[in-house]
Amino acid sequence: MQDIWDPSYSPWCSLFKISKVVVVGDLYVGKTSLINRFCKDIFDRDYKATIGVDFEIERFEIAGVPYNLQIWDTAGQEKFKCIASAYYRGAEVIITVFDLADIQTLDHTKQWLEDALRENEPGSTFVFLVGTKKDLSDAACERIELDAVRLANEMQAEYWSVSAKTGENVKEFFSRVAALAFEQSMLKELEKNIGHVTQIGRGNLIKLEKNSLETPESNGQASMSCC
Ligand SMILES: Nc1nc2c(ncn2[C@@H]2O[C@H](COP(=O)(O)OP(=O)(O)OP(=O)(O)O)[C@@H](O)[C@H]2O)c(=O)[nH]1
Repeated sequence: MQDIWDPSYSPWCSLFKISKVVVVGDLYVGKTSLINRFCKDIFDRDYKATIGVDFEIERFEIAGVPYNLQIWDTAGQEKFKCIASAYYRGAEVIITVFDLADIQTLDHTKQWLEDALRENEPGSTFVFLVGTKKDLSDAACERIELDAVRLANEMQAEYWSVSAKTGENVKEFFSRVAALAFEQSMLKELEKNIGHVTQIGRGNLIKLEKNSLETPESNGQASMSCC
């Protein structure tokens, strides 16, 4: 039995049925809130710092095959960084988060990404740059967004802006994350079995519909269909 809290644990051993997602960024940018909005459909206006790391597992079903995203929430506080960084390894997706109302947090994303990439094989991860607190958006935020789009290009990351408070773009964002991660897992599995596979898409193979936000009874289940 694998110990999920063992930092050396890599979900690759479960074939493509689970993908590891690591969320990094400065303290207070809204990492926990983003995850909580997606996984539990809740928003808490009070700040509770993450101590070290935490994770959520979000279940999906793709053509009858169970598929999970294991989403790691890491602490932004400097004093917890060495604990959190032990969990960067084996990530298929790295989500670098900044606060749209705080340019400094955008400036720091390069360093967060560098630290997370160092623990992973080159070219093995999808990278996202995510601006949070879109609901607080004003003219200054729009200027920051221009810088963010430029930076995302440099990082070879996909850029998204979201609000955990209103839920804007949150479901769409994680649907994109799941689609890319699942597609990547399938490719890896095919490569392993038949030796060589060329690129067959960039997240456009899978259309994902998540229904857990509407029905608490669904226990985080969502469905995907291949197209
Ligand atoms: N208005 C608004 N506030 C938000 C949003 N997302 C998060 N917040 C608030 O920002 C504060 C920090 O959010 P957290 O999610 O705890 O931040 P974090 O990045 O996880 O912080 P650490 O755990 O210390 O790394 C909290 O008071 C949240 O309520 C948002 O989309 N809009």
